[in-house]
Amino acid sequence: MTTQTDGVYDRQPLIAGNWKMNLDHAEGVALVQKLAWTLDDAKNFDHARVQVAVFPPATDLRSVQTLVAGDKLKLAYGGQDLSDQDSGAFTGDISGAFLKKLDCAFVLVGHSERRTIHGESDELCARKVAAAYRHGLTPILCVGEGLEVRQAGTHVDYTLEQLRGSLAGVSAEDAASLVVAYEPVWAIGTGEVAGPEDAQEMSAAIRAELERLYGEETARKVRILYGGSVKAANAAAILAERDVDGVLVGGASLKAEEFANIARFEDHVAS
Ligand SMILES: O=C(CO)COP(=O)(O)O
Repeated sequence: MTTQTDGVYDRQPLIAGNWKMNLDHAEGVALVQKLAWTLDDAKNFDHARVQVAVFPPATDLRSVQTLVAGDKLKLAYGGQDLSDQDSGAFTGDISGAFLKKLDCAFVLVGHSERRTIHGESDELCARKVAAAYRHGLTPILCVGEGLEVRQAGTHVDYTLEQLRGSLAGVSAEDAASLVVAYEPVWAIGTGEVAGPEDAQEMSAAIRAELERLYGEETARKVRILYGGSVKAANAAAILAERDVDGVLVGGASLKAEEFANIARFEDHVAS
């Protein structure tokens, strides 16, 4: 991340917790409460400086909304997926309109678990990104290569291809608010974390591609996150990289203390 001379970040860091299919609504409310208390107790934590967001299962969102609104918590939240359609006969799918109604700020699109388990293509992801913008949600578009691609050394080409395909039809105006999450599949839930220089290499390549697609001014505004076995112990080094503007955390976001410590990465840099 780059800071300006007055110590303000160029792009606001985003610390995002993807709960995946964990925690029912009662457990989810307890975790959000504990997370909010923990961050409040950390006297020097400034929500205006670092944005914190959680991505609970869809069945938790109404309860999270009630808690966040009722207690005026400064936490953002979003859905883990959305339909490319707005309404109709799409059993089991969730409209972006419904997420917006629950005051979601964000929605994940194209997480590798959606791409591999549910066979989501770049074309479908592009339609989901469009649906997110249609409903006033900020998409967090996930891209990243598997182990074989990484071993073949073609990870940058592969990931940029996914990026281009999943952004087909997105305007420069919309792209300015986009968030991209680089999540190498081989680092997800494996304990195997990409090195800070790997995260930087890909983030820089993604930003350069965004610049080609949308121009320099837009590319400079896009936040790029790294995801894959992020913990408090490795977050600060990854976040120190120039083009990495945040992290998308799976397992470690299920523990309030650990996730709060990731959000407080600046304290770890200082210590
Ligand atoms: O997929 C992820 C976040 O979306 C990463 O998961 P882990 O942090 O559990 O590796």
